Amino acid sequence: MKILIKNGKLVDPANDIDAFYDVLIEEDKVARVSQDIDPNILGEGDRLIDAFGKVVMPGFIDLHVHLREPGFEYKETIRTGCEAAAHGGVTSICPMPNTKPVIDSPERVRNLLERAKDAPVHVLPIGAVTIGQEGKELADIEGMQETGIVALSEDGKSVMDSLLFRHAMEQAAQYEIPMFSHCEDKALVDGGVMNAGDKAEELGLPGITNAVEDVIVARDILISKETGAQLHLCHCSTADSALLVGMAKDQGLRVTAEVCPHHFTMSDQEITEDDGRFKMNPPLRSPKDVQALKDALASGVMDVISTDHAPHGAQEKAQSMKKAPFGIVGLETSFALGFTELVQGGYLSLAQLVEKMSVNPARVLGIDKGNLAVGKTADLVIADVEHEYEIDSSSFASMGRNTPFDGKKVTGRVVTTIVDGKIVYEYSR
Ligand SMILES: NC(=O)N[C@@H](CC(=O)O)C(=O)O
Ligand SMILES: [Zn+2]
Ligand SMILES: [Zn+2]
Repeated sequence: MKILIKNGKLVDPANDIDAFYDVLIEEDKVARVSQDIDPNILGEGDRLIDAFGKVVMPGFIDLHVHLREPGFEYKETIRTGCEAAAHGGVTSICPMPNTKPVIDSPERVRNLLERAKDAPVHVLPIGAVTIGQEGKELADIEGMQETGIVALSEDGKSVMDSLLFRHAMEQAAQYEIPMFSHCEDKALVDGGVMNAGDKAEELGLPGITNAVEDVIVARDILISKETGAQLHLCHCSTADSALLVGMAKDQGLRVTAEVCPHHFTMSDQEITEDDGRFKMNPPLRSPKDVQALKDALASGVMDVISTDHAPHGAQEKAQSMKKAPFGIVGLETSFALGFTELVQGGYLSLAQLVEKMSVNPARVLGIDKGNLAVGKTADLVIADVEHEYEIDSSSFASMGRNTPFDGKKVTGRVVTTIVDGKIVYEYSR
């Protein structure tokens, strides 16, 4: 089968393209990229997409997603999570291992891959660092790598035993597998549920200081420096995280870092009430931190935008922040928030946004994606960047509706998502 995408603006920064090009897809590959491809080459069963007024980009790669299967299917299943990805223009996702059971062995990686084999988007699993994420004994890192994990992560917490973490980093270096670090000093959290500061005081809620994150960011960078392991820092939320990542890069270390849309879109000052929808880890920070993250994305210190899509049940989130679980959904709002806050906000060009959402994530993983040259896999997304609308969580494909952005006015609508040359999502008004 062929798909011809005509009249769109192709934004393919891996090939330095930002211009009007038609794209022909044959089977699962990009077959031609050229200024005017004749639709008469199409036959029965082929598809012509008129992308006039739209942008055509490599599919987004989300390095940080929580699918709740196995174990928490009432929050999300592999199917619904992958459909949410398709709705968001995300063609590959890396699910974190904090399921029940934890993805901490080759058998469990195999089981996850088996469950995901008919999923509408690519599922690239991440293996836990320690058995059961208990922080006591290293998981079978080599075995999981042979079975197909793309990274290691203890996401949900940090490996607090620094020596054990160092041993994990030695293996990460040996088997050439990136370590995705969730940075949170467990003791320093001290029962905090939102950013420490005036707002937490006003709401009478216990605070999480910036150092909770920053001390582990510093530790992990230093351990990466000594072991040579590739380190990717998850959901950076503070000004000092950005400063430390910048220092690591100045030293030429193998360190990359991600920012989530909520952390560059909303500050703790916008938390209007004690509502579980505003609760995630790390928390919404001060306006000064938000500004520092936007600047770090613009300067290139921050490499990647990932969502940390973390669905939870409606009831568990409809509680005080003291009780609700940490996490918000993100797959279906990330492109619009990135476009609205960063492109319209003047921090990034659209091509740079595509770098953060597709090209750089592929580089972190060392995979041949995020690139629409002839012969590459046809994973792509078409979006209408003129379309203004209000975010409506009731329209989400995700089972999780836990977002603080319901009703927010944004610009940028994903209209078509193609994975392996197959249309997996089309927007219908
Ligand atoms: N980010 C969150 O607030 N929650 C994540 C865990 C995590 O990413 O640390 C979850 O699994 O719910
Ligand atoms: Zn985390
Ligand atoms: Zn996470």
